[in-house]
Order: sequence, then C-alpha cells, then structure tokens
Amino acid sequence: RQLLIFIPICVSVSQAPRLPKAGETIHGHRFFIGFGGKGANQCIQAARMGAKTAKVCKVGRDVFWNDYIQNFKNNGTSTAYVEQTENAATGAASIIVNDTGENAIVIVAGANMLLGQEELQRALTAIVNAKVLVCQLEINPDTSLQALRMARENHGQSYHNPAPAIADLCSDFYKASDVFCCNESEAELLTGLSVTSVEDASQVGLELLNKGCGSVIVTLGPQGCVVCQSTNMAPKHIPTTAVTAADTTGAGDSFIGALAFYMAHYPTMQLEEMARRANLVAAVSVQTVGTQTSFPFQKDLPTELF
Ligand SMILES: Nc1ncnc2c1ncn2[C@@H]1O[C@H](COP(=O)(O)OP(=O)(O)OP(=O)(O)O)[C@@H](O)[C@H]1O
Repeated sequence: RQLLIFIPICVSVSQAPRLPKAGETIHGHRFFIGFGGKGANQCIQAARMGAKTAKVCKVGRDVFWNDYIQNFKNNGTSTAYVEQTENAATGAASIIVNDTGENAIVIVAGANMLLGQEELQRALTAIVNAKVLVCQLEINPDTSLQALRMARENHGQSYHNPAPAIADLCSDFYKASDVFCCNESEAELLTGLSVTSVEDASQVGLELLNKGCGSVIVTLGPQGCVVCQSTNMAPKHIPTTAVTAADTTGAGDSFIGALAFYMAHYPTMQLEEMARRANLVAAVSVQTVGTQTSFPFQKDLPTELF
C-alpha cells in the first residue's frame, strides 16, 4: 500500500511588521523553519492516516537535508528512495509574512529539478508496486508524467495534482492519471473558465473530462469539492461541514493526502465517498495554524472515517 510522492522543500518563514523594500533591512519578530513541498505534505497526511508511504525525491548535501529526512522518518515515511546530490541545494522556499498576513515568497526548486529518468529507474520496483502514485508539478513535469505512465503500465492507481498550475500543461497528463485533482485557480488556468461557484466547478470538471481525464475533483475551499467521472457525466457536489478556519494553508494537500489514503486502503469505495471523507479530514486541518503541523493523525479523527 505504498504511495510515492515527490518534492522536498525546506520552508523558512520570517514574520515582520511589513515586507521590506528592495535594498532595505528590517527587524522581524519571529523566524522558523518547516518542511514542505506539496508532495511532502500530501505524503505526510496520508502517512498520518495510516498509509504505508515512501517518497521519491532528491535533496542537496546541505544543512537542511538531515532534518528534512528525519521529518519523514518521524512520520513513518520510507526514505529509501530519497537521493542526495552535490550539484544543487535542497529545494527551499523563503517566506516573509507581514502583520496583515500578506506574504512575499521566493521558491528555489534546487535539487528537485535534478530528479529525472535515472532516479525513477532506481525507484522502479517501488513505483510499479505502489497501490497509489501521487504526482504534482513542483519537479520537472516530464519526470512526473513519466512516473504516472510507469504506474499506469503496471496497473497502479495514480493521481495528479497539477500544482503549481501551468497554463500549457502537456495534454498527456489528462490521460495519464486515474484521478485529476485541482483547486479553483488551477482549474481556471487549465481551462480558461472562471471558477467562483459549484456550477462553475462542475463546468470545468466536464471540460477536464473532455480533455481525457477519467475522473476529476475540483476542490472549493469551504464549499467542499465537485467530483466528475467519465462513467457518469453528472457532476456531483460534495459539501463539507462548516468549521471556524484558523489557517487554510495546506488544506488542499491534506485533502489530497487523505484521498490517497482512501484509494490505497479502500480500493472499492466510490470516489464520491472518498472525497466526502477527504473533505472532513481537510476540514480538521484548517482549524489549526500551520501546514504539516495542522494535519490530523488517525487517532484525532472520528472512527466513521475509517
Ligand atoms: N474554510 C474551510 N472549511 C472547511 N473545509 C475547508 C475550508 N477550506 C478548505 N477546506 C477543505 O480543504 C479542501 C481543499 O481546500 P482548497 O480548495 O482551498 O484547496 P487549496 O486552494 O489547494 O488549498 P491550499 O492552497 O491553501 O492548500 C476543500 O475541498 C475542503 O474540503
């Protein structure tokens, strides 16, 4: 029941009264380092729910990698397919957040961009034996596409999260994954249609089915998500429970990690039911501040979700 997911990014956050201007030095009031990348977050949410997970990725030989790998181990994720390189730094996101919550972010993909065909071949056994493979776009898209194809050829379930969104996504991505899961802004960029309502999400879901997807999930924040399947062209809105959100950062990753867990553990469950449960897991995550720190463990969730 393995999930293989890519992308390590070390996240450094500086909180300051305001964002500095070019050339300016200012004092901030808090600094911390976290671990992210969409794939890493999704992997950790799935692991916390009880999935056996492994990560295929590349990190630099620098001050970050040891803590980064330890974080995976602490969350019960296999690091057997994490490779190191001397030729680039571990992927990093430097974030400055001001007192009104605005931010400025620089992401340096670094070693992530050196993950390619050779590394996939070295992880071949794991990729082809995985029940579920989850890919995103924070590495070279060709590498993600290749991994999706490897899973497809070996009858594994795969799903793709086209994030961060790119407008000219290779059309092969739509056909290469069993489930294509995106948020409103990603759906907009991919289809050119604006998404502000459940009806809009249903429309873009159908549009993505037309592009070749087998199943599409469009997440809609507090409105839950819309599920569209080529086997039943009627889009289905799956609402979620109303909660008081403290921080929605990473809600999409919590949703996708939970969905991957359900795909691996309950292969006969209807996709709509998996999405309903993933909504409820993500709703727990938004009630606590932070990204990975807000992701619930199985013990924190109602037993009906298992
Ligand atoms: N305010 C909220 N209340 C309840 N559930 C929420 C809320 N915000 C998000 N969710 C849950 O999280 C899922 C993903 O949220 P969203 O569509 O905002 O993803 P996202 O934009 O990719 O998130 P992010 O980029 O912040 O990680 C939703 O489908 C829903 O289940």
